[in-house]
Amino acid sequence: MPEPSLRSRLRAETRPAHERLDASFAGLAEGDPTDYGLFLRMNEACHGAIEPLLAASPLAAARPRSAAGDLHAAALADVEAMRLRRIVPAAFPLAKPTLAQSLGIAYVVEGSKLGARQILRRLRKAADEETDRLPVAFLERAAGGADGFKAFLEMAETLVATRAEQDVAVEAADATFGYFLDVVRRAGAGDERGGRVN
Ligand SMILES: C=CC1=C(C)/C(=C/C2=NC(=C\c3[nH]c(/C=C4\NC(=O)C(C)=C4C=C)c(C)c3CCC(=O)O)/C(CCC(=O)O)=C2C)NC1=O
Repeated sequence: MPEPSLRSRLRAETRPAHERLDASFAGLAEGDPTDYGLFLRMNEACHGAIEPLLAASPLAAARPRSAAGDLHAAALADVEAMRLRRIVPAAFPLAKPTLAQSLGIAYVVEGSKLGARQILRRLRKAADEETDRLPVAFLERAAGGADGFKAFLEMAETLVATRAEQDVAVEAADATFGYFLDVVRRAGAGDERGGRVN
């Protein structure tokens, strides 16, 4: 039996966490402003925590162009445009990720760009008065990087040579999904208005 690829393991073994996260945003593609605001706040908080950590990781040296890009700035611009309250996240669980851990974290960030591309397409299709008012700096920036997913995965396969390193990468990816979920939970009960400041 050939060894399963890193990609197939990442996808299969993070599926439960990915589905839980997805289920937190049932109305997102229809442009529900509460779900959309939560999505932006989650991304602002998570990318704010993850980008500096990946930039300082061994992955930044292996791949000069940052794997994460500057999604944080775009998410922050949208959160401010909607006058939403920022979520104060916990510390990211992997403070100094190894190369294999960095690849697992970056898998979630890079894959989320595919999600962003899909959400942006559906918002544009919905194109009504409500969705037309939503700020889309984050979605546009993220969707613009979606084509890099395949190249990222190919690079990741070459950098993760052993089954044990695969285990480490998969665990880090799952922890990253867990972090996004934790941030969503922190956004909080009793926050039905999507965290609007006023
Ligand atoms: C939150 C709602 C939420 C939505 C609305 C959502 C939608 C989609 N995510 C997709 C793919 C992936 N998404 C992620 C991670 C996150 N996606 C995100 O949007 C956030 C926020 C993520 C991580 C935090 C990853 C690692 C993959 C690659 C999986 C693989 O290895 O194939 C696709 C497929 C798109 C296509 O194939 O063109 C769709 C439609 N996913 C969500 O969690």
